[in-house]
Amino acid sequence: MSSMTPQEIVSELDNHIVGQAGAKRAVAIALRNRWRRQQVADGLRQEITPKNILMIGPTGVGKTEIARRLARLADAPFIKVEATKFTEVGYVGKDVDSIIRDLAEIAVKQARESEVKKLRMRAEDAAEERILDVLLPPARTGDVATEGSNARQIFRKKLREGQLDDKEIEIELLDAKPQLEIMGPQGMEEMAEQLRGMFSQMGQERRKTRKLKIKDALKQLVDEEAAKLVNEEETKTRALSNLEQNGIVFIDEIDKVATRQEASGSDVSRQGVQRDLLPLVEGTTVSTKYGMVKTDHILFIASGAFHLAKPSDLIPELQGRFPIRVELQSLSVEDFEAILVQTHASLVKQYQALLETEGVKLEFTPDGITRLAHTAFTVNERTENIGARRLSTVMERLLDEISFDAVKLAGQTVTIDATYVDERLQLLSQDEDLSRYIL
Ligand SMILES: Nc1ncnc2c1ncn2[C@@H]1O[C@H](COP(=O)(O)OP(=O)(O)OP(=O)(O)O)[C@@H](O)[C@H]1O
Repeated sequence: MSSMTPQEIVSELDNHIVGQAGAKRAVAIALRNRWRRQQVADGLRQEITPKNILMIGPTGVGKTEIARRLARLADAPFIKVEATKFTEVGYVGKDVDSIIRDLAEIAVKQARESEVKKLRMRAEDAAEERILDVLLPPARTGDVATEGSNARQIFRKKLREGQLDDKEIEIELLDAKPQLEIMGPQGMEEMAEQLRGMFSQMGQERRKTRKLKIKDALKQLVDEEAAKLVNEEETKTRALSNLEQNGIVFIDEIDKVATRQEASGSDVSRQGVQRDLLPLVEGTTVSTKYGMVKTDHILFIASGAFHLAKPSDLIPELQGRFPIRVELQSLSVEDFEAILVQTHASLVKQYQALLETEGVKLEFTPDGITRLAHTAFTVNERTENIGARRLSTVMERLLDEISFDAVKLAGQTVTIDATYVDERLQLLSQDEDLSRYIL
């Protein structure tokens, strides 16, 4: 559980997301409230439920990114779903409980990975021993023990120094179990889930002898040994409790299922989705293949552009469950500039790092950045506003030639200034049809 203060959380988020102060503030408070809740006495603690958040803003302005970064900060299991992917029970489509089942899968994977990380050293030692066993089969009775162990020391040293990396050995490895795909009938996902669980436990472990280079064998053995060391039951329990206390569900496009008029056809099913979502948000128990999951304390963040529908078009019960409303602003040219250069892993830094691997130094002048931001902004205005996502398509186009010719450019510095940007992008950005296809 993260004990960061709201100020610390916002300042961490600032490293990745430009602007959107209101939304950052809201999620920071929500995260801190979880920590506060843990400090409250037991009886009252159960009564305190999260204040879910509704993010309102156009596409590509950072709604998902804020939620995702928050989850990463808190080491919280996180899932993003689109409300439109679900249909009312009884219709063809996914049922909403699958959100929690998928999140359980994510939580368990996350818990297992963190466990494996902790056990890595022990797994590495065990893997090393297994390689040594192959290189120097364990001494049989009657052999001179010390001689054997001396040789083992020598080989161990060589192994650690990487001297044996390319030597091939034959080693017994666990054979990956074939994945069984079980498609359940509509509304019976739970049954299919249980069947899958049963089948995956059936059958003996199969081992297979494979010939591999030592460095590759080591990698696989470390994974195998780590998996053996992980206490599956404990990991599962911890994962589910982490999910219940810290999980975050991000529901995108909630506005697309917002309609209150009693109508026929798709409207009925849209309202049905809201009705189905309600118990999850209010707190219910969902059966997953790892066990029952209570959703009472999961934080829900819903988001949508709300161009046509309004939050007040959601069914009243759902409106009440998303008491915190935050609006995210459209991004300006200045925001685009900041996104290009100021964020931690900004696009500019990413491309510079990629090309540096080829010995090409990429330099952006301030006027180059401004022009690039302008171009992205104009294309958004002329065609479709996809927010900051436009920066990726424009950047890719801008650097297309350099990326292709990087090998030839090794040792050189390429400077991207306003003229360079104009030469590559001006024609494209001014032609609406071309922009629609290329940028
Ligand atoms: N304010 C911002 N600062 C930095 N990067 C941003 C910002 N807004 C968007 N981005 C980048 O643009 C991309 C898309 O943003 P994001 O997924 O958050 O969109 P969104 O607002 O959730 O839209 P949608 O509702 O369509 O999913 C991400 O890669 C993100 O890094």
